[in-house]
Parts: sequence; structure tokens; C-alpha cells
Amino acid sequence: MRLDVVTIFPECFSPLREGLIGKAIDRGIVGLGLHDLRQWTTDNHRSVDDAPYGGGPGMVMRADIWGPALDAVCPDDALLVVPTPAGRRFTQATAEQWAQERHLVFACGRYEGIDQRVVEDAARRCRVAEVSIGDYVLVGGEVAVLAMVEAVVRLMPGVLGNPQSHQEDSFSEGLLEAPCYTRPESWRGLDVPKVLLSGDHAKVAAWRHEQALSRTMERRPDLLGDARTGD
Ligand SMILES: Nc1cc(-c2ccc3ccn(Cc4ccc(CN5CCCC5)cc4)c3c2)n[nH]1
Repeated sequence: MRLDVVTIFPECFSPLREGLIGKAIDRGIVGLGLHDLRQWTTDNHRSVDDAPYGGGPGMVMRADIWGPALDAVCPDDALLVVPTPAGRRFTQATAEQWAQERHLVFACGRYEGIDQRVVEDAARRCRVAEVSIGDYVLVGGEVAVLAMVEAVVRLMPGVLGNPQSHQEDSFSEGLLEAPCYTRPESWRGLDVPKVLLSGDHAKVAAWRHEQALSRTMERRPDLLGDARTGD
């Protein structure tokens, strides 16, 4: 898979060079390209924004800068991902779909967002996904892209040491994950649940499912559909 990111803060993406994602890049499982949007500016101040038509707070990122950048970075067969608070929700299912893609291009906005015509124009030649990572407003798209890239790349073959690991991800079975424990067996008067020491895999699996279910009911009834949310 190839990943390209267009941003005015390329340095925000140095964390991708660390850890499992960094290893995936070093091993060629993932190709990463970082592109400074200001490369496509034309004025001495290298400005990328202007005042919003119709008034309102802050500034909007200019289509006449973003257009040439995406023309250069985003081919027609790529999926263009545009993080925005106004997007469809990015979920584990989204990550699983995108892990099948050959090329993802991420357009990181700042200020109050990107002129909507950039998305409209891009959609004439490639698939575009405007996505939100949660119901809160960040300062820009970079943190959202870091989160989505981690969620997608960890699903790719060869990235996680133990492929079993994402079989039991939260959400992969529609439930939150069960609690996890490791040594010491007793710590500050708190003991590991005895069933986990039993060696009885069926009992362990049953206990973990029950824990996942109760946690989900308590913390995320929305994941359980109408029956449990009292709708
Ligand atoms: N899940 C999630 C994603 C983001 C996100 C993603 C990209 C950008 C680019 C700029 N911003 C800041 C930002 C500030 C204020 C508004 C709301 N304004 C109200 C009137 C016009 C707009 C929008 C956007 C982003 C935020 N936040 N949260």
C-alpha cells in the first residue's frame, strides 16, 4: 500500500516513522510520501488561506492551491481521504475496507477547513471520503490522519507480530474487548481473575465474552443496536 499525505505541517507525521508503522515502512509493506502544501503556493508569503465567503470566523484553505497539489499527488485510482468534523464516521469497518486499498491520499486541512470545491473537483476523477474520527473538533486534519493511518496499517499482513491480535480487536466482533492481565498474579492486593489461570480455554473464552458483553452494555450500548439501548 502507498500512503501520501498533503499538509502544511509535514513534521506532524514523524511519529509514523516510529514503532510498528515505522517498521512496516522500512520493510516496504507501506510506502509513505509527505508533501508540504506550500510547495504549490505562488505568492511571496506562501499563503494557503483566505477569508470565508459569506463571512464567519477564521480562514478557509484555498482551492487554487489545493487543486494543483492534489493533481500532482493523487492519481485517479487512489482513494482521497479528507478528514473533517462534518464527515462520515471512521470506524474499524472503515479501517478494514481501506486496508484493501492500493493507494490512500490524505488531504489535511487547517484553519476552518478546505474550500468545498476541492472535494467536488477531485470527485470528478477519483473516489473521495470525507471522514470524522469522532464528535469533537480538532485544530486540523493531521491528528485524525495519524489515527486513521495507524488503524489501517496495523491490519495489513506482516505488520503485527501476532496476526491473531486484530482478530480480537475491540469492535471486530461488534463488542468492546475484555480486560487483559499479565504478571504479577497479585499486585497491590488485586488478583488476576482465577479463571485466567485455569488453563481451561473454553472457560477463558466464555469469561472474556461475558466481560466484553457487560462492558459494551455499560459503556457503549449503541454498539448493541436497538434491543439494548431502549430505543
Ligand atoms: N473528527 C474531527 C476531524 C476534525 C478536523 C479535520 C480537519 C480539519 C481542518 C480544520 N479543522 C479545524 C476546524 C475548526 C472548526 C470547524 C468548524 N467551523 C464552523 C464554521 C466553519 C468551520 C471545522 C474545522 C479540522 C478539524 N476535527 N474533528
